[in-house]
Amino acid sequence: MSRPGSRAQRQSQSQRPRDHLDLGLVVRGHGRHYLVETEEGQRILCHPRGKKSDAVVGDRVRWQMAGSDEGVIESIEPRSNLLYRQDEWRSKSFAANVDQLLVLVAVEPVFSESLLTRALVTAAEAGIHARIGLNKIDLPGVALARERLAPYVRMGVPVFEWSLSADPEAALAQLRPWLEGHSTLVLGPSGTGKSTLTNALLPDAQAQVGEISVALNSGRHTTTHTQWYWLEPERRSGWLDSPGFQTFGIQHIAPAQLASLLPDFAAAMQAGCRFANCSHRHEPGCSVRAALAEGQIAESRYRIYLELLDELSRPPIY
Ligand SMILES: Nc1nc2c(ncn2[C@@H]2O[C@H](COP(=O)(O)OP(=O)(O)OP(=O)(O)O)[C@@H](O)[C@H]2O)c(=O)[nH]1
Ligand SMILES: [Zn+2]
Repeated sequence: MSRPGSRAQRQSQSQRPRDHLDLGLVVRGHGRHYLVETEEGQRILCHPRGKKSDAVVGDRVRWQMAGSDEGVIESIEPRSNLLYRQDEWRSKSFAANVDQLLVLVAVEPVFSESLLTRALVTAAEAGIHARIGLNKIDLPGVALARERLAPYVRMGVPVFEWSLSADPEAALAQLRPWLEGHSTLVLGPSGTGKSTLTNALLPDAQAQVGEISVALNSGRHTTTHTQWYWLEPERRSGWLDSPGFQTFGIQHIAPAQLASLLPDFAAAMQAGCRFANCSHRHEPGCSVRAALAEGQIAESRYRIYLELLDELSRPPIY
């Protein structure tokens, strides 16, 4: 039998039609290096065929061996969604085919409602189910944190609450049934307890990261990269950790679409604004501003809406 990368096998594989190439899952990317997991669970270092490397973690790709121990990605399967991250300058895709999003916040450090809203808007636009996890409920600021989350609870975003340091088992008991069988992206600002949570769910997480960094030769810069973990050996539930996460990129959302992605705004808009293209900024007969005046839309939410609307209305900086 020939080895996977032998000339004979390479030739026969290159003649195979695209549908017969192996299907793999991108579990980590680093520049033009990708770690692709085969259907049998083996992980192979792959490179994209062309100059462009568009694959991201979560992508299903068609690939074949192209050497004794490396592979080449021939194409990316159609995605159910694609998520972007954003720094000061640009938006860049970083994960695909995510089923659900866990936004982890904590009593301390005090979380940014603006970042929370951006995450929820992104999820709504991508058709991803989102939940909030409030950690560190053992700390005295918990009442204030709950108050800040109240508008989100009212608009139907489910909120988990736990203390990972005081009772990690209670946290896992809440979380595990929701994670079962899905791919979940966890997002949280630094210091909220994301590493603590990943380590509670996956006691060997650090070892997995180390192994993968060696395979990709990605050195110590591992913390800025999205990583796919399986929560169980049977590989049913995916856990996508994206450390060093600043903020979601929302530039692909049209300004006119924004309000409909905010559940409290969408509910208010049912009453009907006088103008069909109402921006909910200053127009008369605006049902959103009526809901704001009546306290059905929180002032913080309206302020964030205006900020995001301004951002989406500005031409992008290149
Ligand atoms: N009081 C309290 N502290 C916690 C809890 N969970 C985690 N911490 C502490 O919060 C700090 C931050 O936790 P990490 O898990 O490192 O947070 P992170 O979100 O991964 O932060 P980065 O590594 O900076 O991205 C650590 O000192 C934890 O011990 C909790 O439930 N209650
Ligand atoms: Zn309006």
